[in-house]
Amino acid sequence: MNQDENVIELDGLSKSYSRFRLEPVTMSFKQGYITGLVGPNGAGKSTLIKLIMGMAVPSSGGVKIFGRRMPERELEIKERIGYVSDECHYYEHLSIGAMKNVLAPFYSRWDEKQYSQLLERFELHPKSKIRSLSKGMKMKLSLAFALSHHADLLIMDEPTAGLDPVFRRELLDMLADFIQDDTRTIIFSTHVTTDLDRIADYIAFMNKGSLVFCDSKEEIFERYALVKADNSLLDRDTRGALLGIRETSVGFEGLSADRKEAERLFGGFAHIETPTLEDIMFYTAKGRSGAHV
Ligand SMILES: Nc1ncnc2c1ncn2[C@@H]1O[C@H](COP(=O)(O)OP(=O)(O)OP(=O)(O)O)[C@@H](O)[C@H]1O
Repeated sequence: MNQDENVIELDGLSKSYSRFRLEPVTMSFKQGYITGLVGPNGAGKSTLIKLIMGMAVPSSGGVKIFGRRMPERELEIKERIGYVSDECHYYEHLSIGAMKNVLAPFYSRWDEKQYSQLLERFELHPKSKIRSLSKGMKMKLSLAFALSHHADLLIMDEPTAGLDPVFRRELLDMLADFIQDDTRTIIFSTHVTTDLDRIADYIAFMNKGSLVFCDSKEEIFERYALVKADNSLLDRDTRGALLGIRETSVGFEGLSADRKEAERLFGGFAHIETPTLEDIMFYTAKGRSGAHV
């Protein structure tokens, strides 16, 4: 598989729950890159990851990983995936060592030396019972398992949740190391846009059950604009050109998904800046009705 080949291909993947629908998602994840999946609470990030991992049954559509179809080729596909989640999927009554003995035989490339080094680095003891671990320690254990079988693909649901700021940064550095070998690929979900600023190449943004975009960070920052100006510039046309608006008594701030159009409309009467990922998430989630402060 060459770089720029698709490691994961989603074709109209959707899921309906009684009170939530993930609208059909068609997208691909390229080999050699880190994609961050971001969006507000309840946007559907975990649902999408569970569908990719075969942990939930899609209502429609399909998933291909490494060019092979899920769930038919699940076992051989999963051998090459390191999966990390903020939900604990291990047997709580077992010790770390006993859980490792259950998991390791599933991986032909299990690396005992690497695993021992990671346990030591994460200050985890093989004799500790899983139920006695804190949330952050469980996350570290999940990472140790995921990074000990020479996975080609890491899929992580909120891997930085429950981690202190020091380890959080260490984890991001470890992920940057992992991706150095550009045959590898990482997908992770997060609420924390600074995690993405630091390491993501691509950003997939989800809102209310839909994938809003999946583009490279550069493309996103070129396309979006944050407009700051006097309230007198707000009329039907200008409001219509903004995805989200926040008005105050002194002026407004709004997000445009088309920088050129924003420059044409607001010209020299507004400050036009490059938004942060957090701005994009905030205004897209809030919409035009916006926040009045
Ligand atoms: N098994 C399920 N049965 C019914 N509804 C579900 C189930 N799993 C998820 N949902 C619903 O799907 C919606 C999306 O949840 P999901 O966990 O995918 O969001 P998320 O973007 O990961 O959110 P967060 O950032 O809060 O973790 C929520 O409204 C949730 O209640």
